[in-house]
Amino acid sequence: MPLVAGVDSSTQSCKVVVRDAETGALVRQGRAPHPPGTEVDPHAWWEALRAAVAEAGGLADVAAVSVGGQQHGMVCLDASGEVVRPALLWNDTRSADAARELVEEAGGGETGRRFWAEATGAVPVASFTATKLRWLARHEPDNAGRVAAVCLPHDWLTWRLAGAPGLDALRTDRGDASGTGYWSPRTGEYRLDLLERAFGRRPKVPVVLGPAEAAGHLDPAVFGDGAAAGPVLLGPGTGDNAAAALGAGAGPGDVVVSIGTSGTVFAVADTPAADPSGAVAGFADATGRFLPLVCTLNAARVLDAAATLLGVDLDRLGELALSAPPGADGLVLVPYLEGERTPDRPHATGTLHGLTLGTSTPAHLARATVEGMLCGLADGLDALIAQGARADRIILVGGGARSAAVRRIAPQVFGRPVVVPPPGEYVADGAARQAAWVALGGDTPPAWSVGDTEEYGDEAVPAIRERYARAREQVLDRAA
Ligand SMILES: Nc1ncnc2c1ncn2[C@@H]1O[C@H](COP(=O)(O)OP(=O)(O)O)[C@@H](O)[C@H]1O
Ligand SMILES: O=C(CO)[C@@H](O)[C@H](O)COP(=O)(O)O
Repeated sequence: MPLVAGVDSSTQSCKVVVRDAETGALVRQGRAPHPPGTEVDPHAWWEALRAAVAEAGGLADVAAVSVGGQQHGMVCLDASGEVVRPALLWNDTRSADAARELVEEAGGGETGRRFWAEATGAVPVASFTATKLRWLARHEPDNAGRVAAVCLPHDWLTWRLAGAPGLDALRTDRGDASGTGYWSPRTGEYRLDLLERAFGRRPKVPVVLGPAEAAGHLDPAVFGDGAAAGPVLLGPGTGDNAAAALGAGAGPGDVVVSIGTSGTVFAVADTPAADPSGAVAGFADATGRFLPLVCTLNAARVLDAAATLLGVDLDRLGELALSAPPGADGLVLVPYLEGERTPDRPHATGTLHGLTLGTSTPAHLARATVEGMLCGLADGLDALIAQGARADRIILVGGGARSAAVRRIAPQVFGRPVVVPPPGEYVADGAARQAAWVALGGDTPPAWSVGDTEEYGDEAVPAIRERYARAREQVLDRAA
């Protein structure tokens, strides 16, 4: 019974699962928190990974390990392999002007957006690595001058697991490469000309591996026990959304809605997407196919913020939300607490509309919070369907899917039923499934069962989205 491990190094925490490679049965798991903020020293992820691996009982008995990680984060290394500055994460909006510049320089407006969508599958927004590199070149020229290689969070962690064996050993996969802004999912090639356009020159970038291609071996010295039963293969890893698709077993006709720090709506597709509106990012997936995806910056943490505001825990927030009527008697929260990426409003703030004496209750605010967060994702679902996604089945995952209120209210907002797999760590599971694929070989990942899903099918309440659509046009930007 070979074992494999999967890592989810996401925004808020690192999770590790150890599973049976053939059946997928869960054997052990661990987790450790990440620091807050949108700029993080990658060494903190490394320490969290080590702590989560230790809690999961170590890796000495596994055949392979893969890392799924938050997408887009800019990890810059100098010639000796040291980190140049803290990583700028996917939800750091300081490069919004850089994103705008890159579109302008490509002809601006529809022309500029179409250029990027066709060249890289996606129109640049502040999340993408290319825009962060432009920001670095403009604002920190000394740091920019020291950059010898640029990679993503999961690439860096995989490289560290290999013992950090020199910059030429950096590896990535199609899924994560597709979120950089300088790799084309359509051709499967880097666009180093676009990297140079963004940054002014061409630092080293990781080699892009195929879906089940090994990135090397775990350095036995990394965990200090040197006691591995045999060489531990390193999988290519991938971005956390591509890993979640693999973990949740998403197939043709499925749309996954993930409610974590980010809210994402994505589908596995056979052809690459190129949406010049910028709503849908035409990423690649972890199986050799494609992953058209919409991402919002405001998801589970909007629930956290409302719970803090009301002085309750998340369970109580959910109870309060379910105790108010659908539509919250007209109270609408536009949840742009971190600015927003889709729609592209990096400087926007959240807004509460429809306050009356009657709606000024904790229950109404809780309901408006859940509905507002879900409305942003419902707009994403529309955009994905407009790009050709089938949406026969909507699968709800991520930390926010643990909320009964989110599960019950989602069909009312989405206008369709949702299926919810058992609570779990689907990014780490997807990474583990990829590791099993690398260890066992074959043309497709091993067939693991997700377990029994629950279906939620409350009737649609169109008025929720109609009122939200008016409210979301009336928000203030952050005070200067
Ligand atoms: N019972 C719950 N009800 C509502 N939200 C929950 C619950 N448990 C966890 N969460 C949410 O899950 C979020 C973390 O989700 P997760 O998918 O692990 O995030 P990430 O992968 O971005 O680090 C937290 O912000 C928290 O709000
Ligand atoms: O930027 C994106 C997708 O394009 C985000 O989905 C990040 O990949 C972070 O994910 P979580 O930590 O929220 O899972």
